[in-house]
Amino acid sequence: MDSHDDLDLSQWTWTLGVDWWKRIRRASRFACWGTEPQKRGCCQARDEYLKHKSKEQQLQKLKELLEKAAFLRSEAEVQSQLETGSVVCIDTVKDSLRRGVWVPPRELRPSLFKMLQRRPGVKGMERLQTMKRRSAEVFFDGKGGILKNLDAALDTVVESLGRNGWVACELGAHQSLMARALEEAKSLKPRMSRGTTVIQNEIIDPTTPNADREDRVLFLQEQGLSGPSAAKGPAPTLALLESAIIDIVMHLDPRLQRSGLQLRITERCDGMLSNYEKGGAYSAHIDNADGDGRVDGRVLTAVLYLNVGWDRYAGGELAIFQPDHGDIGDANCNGKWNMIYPEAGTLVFLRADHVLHEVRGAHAERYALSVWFCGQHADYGGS
Ligand SMILES: O=C(O)CCC(=O)C(=O)O
Ligand SMILES: [Fe+2]
Repeated sequence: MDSHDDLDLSQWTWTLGVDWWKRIRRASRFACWGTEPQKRGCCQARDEYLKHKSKEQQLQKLKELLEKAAFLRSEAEVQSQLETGSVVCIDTVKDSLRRGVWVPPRELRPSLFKMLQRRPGVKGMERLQTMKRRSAEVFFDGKGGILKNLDAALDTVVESLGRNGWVACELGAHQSLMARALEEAKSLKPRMSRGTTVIQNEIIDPTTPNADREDRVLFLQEQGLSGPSAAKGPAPTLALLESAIIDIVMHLDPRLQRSGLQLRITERCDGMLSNYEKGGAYSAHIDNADGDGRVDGRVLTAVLYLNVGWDRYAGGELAIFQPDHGDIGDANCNGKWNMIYPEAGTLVFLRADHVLHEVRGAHAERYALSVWFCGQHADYGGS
């Protein structure tokens, strides 16, 4: 690399002060999935860092960067962010800390998935819609869920993601907690707004066929409903569930890296609460069919359903298409739709960049909490 390479960690540690070092080291696995101002702040600090030639100034800038990136203010705040799950990994911070030099974020290179563009055409989709539908297995249902069977469940999730691209599990949260979460979700309904479709980081005009969704959504962090203050807010249970999902994915990460998928989770998106009113649906789509326009695009979708006492005749299933043979874009593709009822506590993981799925028209109000995770496949040039 360049002259920044000779910044040595011990000096840097000394400059930051022991306390800072301890704090940052603890937070180094975790950094806020930045809001826009935070991200801008990081970029400014990085640019400043690169501009300055004196070590002292560079270190000061690096410190500023890390403060912003890791969103560090006080020990208590970091602790509470770790506990609430409002902070997650960002590789840049990790690498900077490890090496004691500023490691710039990877460029926003266009994702290779862009080339895959796996959406079937209209005719192809009509054909796929005629394929068989069957009920999906929900793992660990009636067995205490993921929470009671953590190791086995993590293995199952990774194995199923590798083999099928998706998996449904029972979370294992107490039904009274799910009932509270549902009440909170209902109370937030007036704050929800129409869901948007994003292609290559651009919001698509909601009237185009590409944006064929009828949900209303709310982003938790954006609305101040996750993170340290969430416990005193109107939706503490949703914040807790969001952090449980994030925690599970943090545990999945090393396993996903070691698995055949060789997938590394690097960021998470803000938790999204969704509501479908009676009749609402979301037509078949891949969440991230175009790489989100960047290398660390969304790779994993987690959806937790909140509907206590869901009537199975009310529709609203999540239908996931799984090819038996061929790819969804192929003219001779065959496969099955796996139907998952949106029952409270069912947690679905699917590969955001691969898996075709849809929400079937619901005849009752339907609530879900989704979190997307970004990352890189090893063969994407990620280290
Ligand atoms: O709520 C669901 O079941 C899934 C919704 C979905 O596919 C999405 O928001 O991308
Ligand atoms: Fe989706």
